[in-house]
Amino acid sequence: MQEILFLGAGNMARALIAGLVRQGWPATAITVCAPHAERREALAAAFGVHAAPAQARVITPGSTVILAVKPKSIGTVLAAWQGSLSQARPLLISVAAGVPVASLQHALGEALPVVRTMPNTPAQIGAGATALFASPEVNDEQRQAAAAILGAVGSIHWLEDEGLMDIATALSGSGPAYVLLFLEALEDAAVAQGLDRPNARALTLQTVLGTARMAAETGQSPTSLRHQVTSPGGTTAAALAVWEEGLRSLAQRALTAAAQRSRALASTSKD
Ligand SMILES: NC(=O)C1=CN([C@@H]2O[C@H](COP(=O)(O)OP(=O)(O)OC[C@H]3O[C@@H](n4cnc5c(N)ncnc54)[C@H](O)[C@@H]3O)[C@@H](O)[C@H]2O)C=CC1
Ligand SMILES: O=C(O)[C@@H]1CCC=N1
Repeated sequence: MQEILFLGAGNMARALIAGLVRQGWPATAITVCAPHAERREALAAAFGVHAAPAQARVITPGSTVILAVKPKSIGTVLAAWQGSLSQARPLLISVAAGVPVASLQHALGEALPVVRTMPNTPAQIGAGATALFASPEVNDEQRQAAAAILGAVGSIHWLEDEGLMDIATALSGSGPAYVLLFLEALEDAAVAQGLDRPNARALTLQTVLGTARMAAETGQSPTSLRHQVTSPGGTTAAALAVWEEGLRSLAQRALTAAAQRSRALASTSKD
């Protein structure tokens, strides 16, 4: 199994490591490097991976480096690792929102092979969704390596146009937060109308889970499945009339705002 070096020990590194180890990736083939001892040691304790202070490790040729720091930290981190990266020429997988391949290669001072990705946090239970874009320097073997790593923690979706990464980020990278906000809003609305919190949470969760599974497993379109729930003049129609007052335009505005922010994050990585 190939060696993976994570630069960064935050939420996304944790989700990917949890997912990889859960899916059987050997923990001893994974190392986490980050300046905050508490965070990297917590990952070592939770998953059995190696932890090391930033730059304490040399990069092994043939390994994969996963860049999992905030866009604004990228310049500093890549500058610090430039020597070892240039020597070992590993496959670099970036999970940073908004940061184009060209900016990463500019910060590296050379065109190393880069796979820019946008995973999401359900990766921690093997249910992630990741959009990927490969720079021209990435060979077939490296493409397969990236697919094996991200594919171990969920579904993978290659994009041929890097410009589409911003909308993929807005959809699936940030998407879990939208679904969670929806869960919160439904649960709170039921509680406000008298249902107890444990039942409200359990009914909400199973409704969203069951519906997503039904859509995935039947292969029927969301529109067709929705019509099956909606009796003319019934309860669903009454609620849908309210949702239709704003949900679709809110979805447009929310994804536009996230994609714009993704584009803007590119400039913070140059600070
Ligand atoms: N949280 C999410 O749902 C997703 C996040 N991402 C991307 O993942 C990246 C990380 O995000 P989060 O994990 O949420 O942030 P976070 O703030 O939880 O983690 C950032 C980590 O970077 C580390 N770090 C800072 N300076 C460093 C250095 N010099 N060397 C090594 N490590 C250093 C810190 O230890 C920290 O643990 C971001 O670029 C974000 O756009 C992508 C997809 C989803
Ligand atoms: O909020 C963010 O910027 C990151 C990228 C996608 C999900 N979280």
